Amino acid sequence: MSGVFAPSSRSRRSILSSSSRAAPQPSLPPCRSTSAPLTTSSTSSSRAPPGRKWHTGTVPGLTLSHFCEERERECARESEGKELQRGRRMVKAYIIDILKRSSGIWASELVSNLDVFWDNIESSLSKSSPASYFLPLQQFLFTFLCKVLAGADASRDPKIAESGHIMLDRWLALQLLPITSIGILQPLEEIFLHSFAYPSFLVSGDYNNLYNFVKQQGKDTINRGEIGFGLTQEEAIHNLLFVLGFNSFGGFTIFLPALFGAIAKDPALQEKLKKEARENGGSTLSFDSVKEMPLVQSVVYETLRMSPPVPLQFGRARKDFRLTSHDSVFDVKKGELLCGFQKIVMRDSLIFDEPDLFKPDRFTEEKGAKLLDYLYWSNGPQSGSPTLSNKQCAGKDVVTLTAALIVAHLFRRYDSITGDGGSITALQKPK
Ligand code: HEM
Repeated sequence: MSGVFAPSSRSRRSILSSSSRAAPQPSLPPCRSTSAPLTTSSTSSSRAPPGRKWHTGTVPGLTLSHFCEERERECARESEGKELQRGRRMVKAYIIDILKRSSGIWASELVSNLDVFWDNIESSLSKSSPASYFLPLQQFLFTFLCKVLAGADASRDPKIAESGHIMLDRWLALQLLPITSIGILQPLEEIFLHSFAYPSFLVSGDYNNLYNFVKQQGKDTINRGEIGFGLTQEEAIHNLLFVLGFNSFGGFTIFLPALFGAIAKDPALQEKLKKEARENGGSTLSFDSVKEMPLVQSVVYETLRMSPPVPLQFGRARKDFRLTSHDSVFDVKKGELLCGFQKIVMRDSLIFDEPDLFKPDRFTEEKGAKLLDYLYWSNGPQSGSPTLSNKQCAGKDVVTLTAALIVAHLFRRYDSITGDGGSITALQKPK
């Protein structure tokens, strides 16, 4: 967590979970093998921030040997933390490499899989209306993401082609259930659903099927993880599956219905999107095409602002730093836990006019471009870049470009869409 949130005073209570007003703790002394009672030196007060005092005197019940043990434990935690950090960076570098390598096929794979998706919806609509698009959308996402991220063709494994997305759903549900609010009678939900982690054997069959599929069909991508990034085969497969299933499949499964819902309810907006998508971007859709479609992009950004798919982030401060908001400065101490809640941050009335209103063109033109500094859905500003030393989503650009391409493709194929965030009642083809 690197201070990516600059909350307004209105929102700061929900952003910072540990107050800077908490009494500072004495720093740990170097290890010494003595059991003399622990006293914190008054000289350390010279290191206290202005206006603050360190505690002085004996800390009840603690001796230096207690403190040495605690220091050793902290050293162990720190070295374990460093090891984890190294691993995290390695995996992020691997994922960024995958995204670079797949950029050549991303748009064409997207378009061809979208055609299959819309053909399915049309066929469902011809039988009955409304047509729920949740499962066809997931099937499309699964096939598409396997190809562009793992280089794996789902159609080569009939069981996976048919139900790979359902296997992912079950695997995700088991991980998310302990933290998902489903609104049944409290305290039953807390007691029976949120009090323990579910045993992994419940989904190990699904996980193993997906694991073996990626191992068989994604050999080149796995090799790249082993040779280029020093991962073991198991680490490469597991992390690839995690990014594919949790980050990408899970993220788009939440985001795209919100995007379709926002568009479907506004016929006037659809007219404008149709015009822009057909008049710009050349005959074949690519990432460059959507860069010529500012309204399409703005609608994508506005959906992410109003309905961020992953609204909560937690992080522990790696060092002391100051976090500033519009009118306050907070001292954050190393080790403190911070929580960022995007739904408040991205509705800051000092930044966004009428923050609770969905304004499709909010992010267009020069004024709109400046607002990208405050669009945080990816755990960092939309104007920033994911790197190995920050925690911003590695898929930040590919997510918004993919969503914009989906909108452009929709309005090249149809004149209008009627429905909501869960189902489609009509698709009007150009006459
Ligand atoms: C709509 C889709 C997506 C959403 C909403 C989303 C959102 C996020 C968010 C909020 C985080 C920060 C999580 C945290 O630290 O608490 C994150 C991290 C990450 N995302 Fe995404 N993501 C999406 C798609 C993708 C895609 C397509 C990829 C890559 C193929 C990806 C790769 C990653 C990685 C590797 C991280 C970890 C970054 C780090 O810890 O440094 N995400 N994502």
